[in-house]
Amino acid sequence: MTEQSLHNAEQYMDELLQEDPLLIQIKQTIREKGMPEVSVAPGYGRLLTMLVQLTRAEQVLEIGALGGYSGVCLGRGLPSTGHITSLELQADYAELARQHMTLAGFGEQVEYRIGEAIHSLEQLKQEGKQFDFFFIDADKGNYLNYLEYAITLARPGAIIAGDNLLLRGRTLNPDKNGPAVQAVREFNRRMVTDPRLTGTLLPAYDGLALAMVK
Ligand SMILES: C[S@@+](CC[C@H](N)C(=O)[O-])C[C@H]1O[C@@H](n2cnc3c(N)ncnc32)[C@H](O)[C@@H]1O
Repeated sequence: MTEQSLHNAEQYMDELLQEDPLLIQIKQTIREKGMPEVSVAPGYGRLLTMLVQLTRAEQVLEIGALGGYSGVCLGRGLPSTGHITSLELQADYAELARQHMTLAGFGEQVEYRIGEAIHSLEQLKQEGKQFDFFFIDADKGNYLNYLEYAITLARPGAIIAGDNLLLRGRTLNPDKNGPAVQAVREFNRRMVTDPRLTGTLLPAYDGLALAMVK
């Protein structure tokens, strides 16, 4: 497919998927506040909801909250007893995400840990926490570290999803070799070859890596 036809396919899917008013509002608030417009793609948001529901996940760990778009998608797949731990560097982003999670009815089911995700992950490990579902969507240079922590914190059968594995084409471009690109290439390789995982890569939008922990 050409770049134009890929764009058309995504536009077609987005029109069919029809984001609901809350998801539209989240994106609008992010825009109005001048925050980065990098919420998960609508089709993958829907996939997150499906996967959480399908796997009957109870404990979800999100790395990178932004304005709560993916948080709402994850929450929609959870049972009322389920819980999301969300790691976010910026306190104001986490606060906005919390507001949106509250509007969605998940305010009591989410906990935000502010600061470098790597520190929060070490803390979660020390606390002996375990999770059924991971959504990795923060600074790309740390993706390998996040993957190792996810495997350590995973219950058997847990799902790990990692967003933006194509880095808007940089992953495929041999002239691009910065630290984030190299980290994501190695992350992708491990997601599909690490013997502790069964994984695959979905190339739509900016790419989503998916793996199950054996
Ligand atoms: C792509 S956005 C997350 C989008 C969100 N998952 C969604 O789909 O709605 C990445 C987020 O990761 C956060 N972030 C970046 N570096 C981080 C770090 N070192 N530790 C924790 N969060 C970080 C950013 O502040 C930003 O909110």
